[in-house]
Amino acid sequence: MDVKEARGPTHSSRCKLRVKLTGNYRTWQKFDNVKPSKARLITSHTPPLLPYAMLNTEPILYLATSVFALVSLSWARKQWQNRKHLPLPPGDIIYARLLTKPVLVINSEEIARDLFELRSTIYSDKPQSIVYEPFASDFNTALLPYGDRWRLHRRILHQPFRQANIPTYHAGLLRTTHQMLFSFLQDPTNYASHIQMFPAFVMSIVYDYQPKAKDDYLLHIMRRYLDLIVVAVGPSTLMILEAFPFLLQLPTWFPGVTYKRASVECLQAGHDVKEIPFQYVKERMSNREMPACVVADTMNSMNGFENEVIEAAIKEAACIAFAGAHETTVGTILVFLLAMNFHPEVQAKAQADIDRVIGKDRLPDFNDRPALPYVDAILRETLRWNPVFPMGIPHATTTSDIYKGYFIPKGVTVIANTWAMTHNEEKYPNPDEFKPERFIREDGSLTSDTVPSVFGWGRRACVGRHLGDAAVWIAITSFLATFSVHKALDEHGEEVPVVPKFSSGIAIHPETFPCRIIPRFQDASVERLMQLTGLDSL
Ligand code: HEM
Repeated sequence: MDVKEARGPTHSSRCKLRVKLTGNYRTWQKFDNVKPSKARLITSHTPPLLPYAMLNTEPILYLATSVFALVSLSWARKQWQNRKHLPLPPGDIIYARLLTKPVLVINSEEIARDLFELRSTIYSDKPQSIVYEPFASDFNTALLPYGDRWRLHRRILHQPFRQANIPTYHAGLLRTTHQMLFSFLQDPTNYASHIQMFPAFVMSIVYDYQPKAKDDYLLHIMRRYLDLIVVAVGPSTLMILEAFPFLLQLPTWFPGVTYKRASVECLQAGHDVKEIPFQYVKERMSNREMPACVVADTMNSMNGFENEVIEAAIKEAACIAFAGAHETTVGTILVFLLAMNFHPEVQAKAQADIDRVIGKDRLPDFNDRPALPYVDAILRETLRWNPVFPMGIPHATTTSDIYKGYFIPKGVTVIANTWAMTHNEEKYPNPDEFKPERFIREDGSLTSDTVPSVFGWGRRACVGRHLGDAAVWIAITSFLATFSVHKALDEHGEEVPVVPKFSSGIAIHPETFPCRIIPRFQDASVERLMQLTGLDSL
């Protein structure tokens, strides 16, 4: 990656422009550090010369003025067209080139807010890639270009996942969380695969479908799609295929073209993930079973039965909701476990709070949240310490822009460097340390910092953030109430040191690490957990 830190504006590079403005009464205006609004105003609002000429009876003066105005205008236009000569932004913005692709990396929350939120019409697009279609990623909401198809997806997802609607999912979230607790009790060493089951709660929200604890057919289809694309659409494959697109044209029998075979599998899995769970709901609807889920509600409210475009968007958005929830909730819970493994004092403090507020005779529920600020601080610190998307999901510009005098080209990939923002030393001193206290005020209440940057920016910010927040909160609070995680012990009873390793890719999570998950509820028996959760053993 050829990274150039761009220089700040120099006197000579500033655009100095003298342009005649509108009307009979004309003034000369000079402007430095051209602002796009002003520049556009001048090029597009300068009126035609004829009305001015008609007012002016002196032909020579008219001719001279016209020639001068034309020259000025053409120079102004040239400057506007040659804006690439303006300097690229320094410091908090880095301009880089990824092979042939220009990339702008934003390291500051303030600039991210200025661009993604205050100029959202320019910064809400997503970079497109020729590999999306062959790897069944062309229907992923998070990658769709800023346009009607994305708007339709967003409309479908916004309604069910808006903050006010989240309490309707509390019961399902509690059930899935309690099932996970049973799995931890019965088979603690396989903790990572139990956490992988947790996003099953989305299946019930989206398809009114309760996956079986083991070998569930629909869950297998969803997970297979994710597993395939995560491996196939890795950054290295993406870069190589984009640089040498002819590689995609090679036949599958050609030696070494594993990506072609991966593409065939991805396309099949992409078809299945859209169609099979959707048809499950549709069949139930045609049997007049009235499933209560996002797909059925949207089909009814948007008249999806009569419109192919809407039906396709519902299929796509539904399975992408599962995909969006899967990597993120699993990753965040794994980061939490890793943090608790390293910081027994944080775990003990949170457990003391939970015991004081909830006692030992019941499990946490969502009503307990306001009384447990320290647990919320742990959740925020988990999201901050190792964000699931350390570099967000890239955006792109729809038009060129000038920000604080710096030129930002059209079509450039714009990366919000979440890692830099959540590890900003000024905002989070000793950022590599896991310290939930940074979110707690002196009076014990939570600060106003909810670490929103981890959920992305502007119009493309995560549509499932309120659900994700509720899901991870109940998962970690229930875990802390019933279990503790400790370092694993070797045959001599010595603690096994953990060296954290993370998966690679756009979304990252800790790889499985050795640990002991020990029940801390009375009796530590399946029967007692049945009493506490109200569930049958699985
Ligand atoms: C801890 C949990 C989660 C985190 C940290 C997270 C993070 C993110 C981030 C960083 C983005 C990219 C935003 C951008 O482009 O600026 C995103 C987009 C998205 N997320 Fe999440 N997410 C979480 C949970 C969920 C859940 C539960 C769902 C499903 C209901 C979901 C569905 C989506 C979708 C559909 C998008 C694409 C939005 C768009 O491009 O318009 N996410 N998420």
